[in-house]
Amino acid sequence: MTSTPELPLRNEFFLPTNSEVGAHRLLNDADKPCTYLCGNSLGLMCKRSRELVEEELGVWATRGVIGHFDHPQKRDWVGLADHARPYLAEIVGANEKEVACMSTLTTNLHLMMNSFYKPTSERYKILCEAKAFPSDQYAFASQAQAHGLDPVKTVLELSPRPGEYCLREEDILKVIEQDGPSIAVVILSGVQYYTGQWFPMQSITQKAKEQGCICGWDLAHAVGNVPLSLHDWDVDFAVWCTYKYLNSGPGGIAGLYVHEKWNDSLKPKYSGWWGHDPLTRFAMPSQFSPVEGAGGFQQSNPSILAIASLLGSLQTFRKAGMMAPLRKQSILLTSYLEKLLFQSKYFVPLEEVSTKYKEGKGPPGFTIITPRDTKDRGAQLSLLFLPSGTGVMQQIFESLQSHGVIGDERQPDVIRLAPIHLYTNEADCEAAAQYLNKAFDEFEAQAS
Ligand SMILES: Cc1ncc(COP(=O)(O)O)c(C=O)c1O
Ligand SMILES: Nc1ccccc1C(=O)C[C@H](N)C(=O)O
Repeated sequence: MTSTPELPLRNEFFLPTNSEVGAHRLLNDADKPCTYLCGNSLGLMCKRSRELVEEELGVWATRGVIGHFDHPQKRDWVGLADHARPYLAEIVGANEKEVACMSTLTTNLHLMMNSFYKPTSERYKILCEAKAFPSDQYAFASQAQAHGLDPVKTVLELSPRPGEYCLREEDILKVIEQDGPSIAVVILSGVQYYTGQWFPMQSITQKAKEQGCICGWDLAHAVGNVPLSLHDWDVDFAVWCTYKYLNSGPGGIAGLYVHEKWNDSLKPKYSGWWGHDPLTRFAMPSQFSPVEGAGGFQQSNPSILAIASLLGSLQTFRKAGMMAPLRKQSILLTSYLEKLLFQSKYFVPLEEVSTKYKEGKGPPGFTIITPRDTKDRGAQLSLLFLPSGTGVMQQIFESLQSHGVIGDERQPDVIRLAPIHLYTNEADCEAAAQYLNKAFDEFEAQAS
């Protein structure tokens, strides 16, 4: 990957060391950074985030309630969420008024569904991908139930073809076309958490609109990972968390987007004082008068520490030039890791899996279920371990961890590895491939 200069931004992050993550087989390199490939689950902390959180703690310690309105760094807490909006708008491809920085992902998903999902006897289905992240599945089922509908008949799930792992664009579009008149909301994840597939968001949105459906997106794994143009694609609503690619810290504050075309006709259904016009908010009027756009959906005063942490990361994104250069770096890094994995003697091309592993038997190995085409994926590669259900994945996962390679396991058979454009380097990719091979060598030696 010699053509890619390492982004200097790695130094802007705290990289846990091998000893800190419990890499007990790397005692000689205990104080070196571990191989962190899990920013798709929890992004690392950037130095600016710690600085800003410490500043806010300082203001709280020295000013107490005064910090809401008179802040030494001009970040009055009453308006702090608005500081994040320009960055978020740019990252998701929207106008500032179309985004809000608030609450948490699943809560925002429910809020948006409450506003946009209005089932009728003809048009009532929720179209999503099969095996969506469980929180989304629970949300969709409970939304159906809240309207007195049977989730089994209401939630329509798109499954890959037999023997395949990812959805084909043509198949998704065909279902929307065929079932369009009965679909109320099309809501998929931008990037699928298990497979790492980046769905063709623009064409799905367009097809949904042609069919008169509402189109929303869960961008948990897409925001800060891949470039987005929600406004231009005519997406109705979107929700996301910020603790993955946006590095806001565990349980960080989330976001939502509502297309401005809804400003006149769609008013927040479950109002709270933070959605009220800030000019009169503290006059304590009894009548709710919402901020125009996504901001009107805010309910509570937000966590200042969570926003400060997010702002630190967003400022680091700005330093990197935002999504265009980061996406270039991401493509190079992920392709480099993929190339190294292809070179492994344990790698099995996806098309050979069904013949090589008949009836669940075959030599220990792995394949990659994430799409090969860079336009269909972000930073994540999902490695499927074979033969499935034999415990290979678990053993390899533990071995990787003992060598400081931090990915994550997703049952039943997947380990996800995500080189992150802001802080992963080539050496990380090389370490991951090297220790994966070593883990397999040891697994084989043990078995024989
Ligand atoms: C696609 C998706 N939806 C929902 C969630 C749940 O988010 P939260 O716990 O922040 O509500 C996650 C991650 O945890 C996710 O990846
Ligand atoms: N917030 C978490 C807290 C604990 C453990 C995992 C998470 C995740 O975010 C999981 C992630 N959504 C995933 O794609 O699997």
